[in-house]
Amino acid sequence: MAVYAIDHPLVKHKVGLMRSANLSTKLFRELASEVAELLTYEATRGLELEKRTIEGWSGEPLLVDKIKGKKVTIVPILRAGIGMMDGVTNLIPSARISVVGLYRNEETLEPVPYFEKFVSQLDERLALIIDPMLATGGSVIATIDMLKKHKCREIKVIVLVAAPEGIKRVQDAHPDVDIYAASVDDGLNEHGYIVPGLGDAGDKLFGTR
Ligand SMILES: O=P(O)(O)OC[C@H]1O[C@H](OP(=O)(O)OP(=O)(O)O)[C@H](O)[C@@H]1O
Ligand SMILES: O=c1cc[nH]c(=O)[nH]1
Ligand SMILES: [Mg+2]
Repeated sequence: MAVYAIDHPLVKHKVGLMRSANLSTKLFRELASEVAELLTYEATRGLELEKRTIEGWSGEPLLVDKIKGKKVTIVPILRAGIGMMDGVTNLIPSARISVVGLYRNEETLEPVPYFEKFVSQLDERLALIIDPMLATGGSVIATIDMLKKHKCREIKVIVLVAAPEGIKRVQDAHPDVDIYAASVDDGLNEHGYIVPGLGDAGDKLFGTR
């Protein structure tokens, strides 16, 4: 497994903007989606291509590249994962959506599951889990556990900001899963929040602050 901290200037710039204390809900949402789109570009780099022949503009047959019939499911973790959906579906419009509902118990920091709805044929699909924050890693681990229980074998995780301790936990529990992050931050504070982080991403995206 690998951790890809995406150091593209556009990603770094946009994550920097997201860290501001006085950002509107509108801007936070727009940036979450834009960064998710850029991360998806990186996370799909390994998709296999095949050749097919089309009629080119001149009327001559032309050999072009085509993505090899890969089935994909995007897996937003409620709530905050929804804030990355538009960016990901902009690049993979035909992907099916599986939804996992988890919230973090504020005392124990353990994930509490409350919803799951998976698409069919998970054994044939690449699953892209999306959530802005990978803090202790508990929510991502629980989601990977659910996907594997449904026979999903190819899983990648796309997050905006990750804490090193959460990354380690996910790596230890699921060494076969790659993680794509716009930033790997310093660590967790005493409340389990990522520092410097983004604050409470769910609240910022949904305006429940
Ligand atoms: O890595 P972890 O320690 O599990 O923490 C990260 C989780 O916490 C946040 O969700 P939250 O529980 O606040 O739910 P919300 O998206 O509904 O706000 C965040 O969006 C992740 O899902
Ligand atoms: O820093 C964090 C940790 C968990 N959930 C968030 O929204 N932010
Ligand atoms: Mg939240």
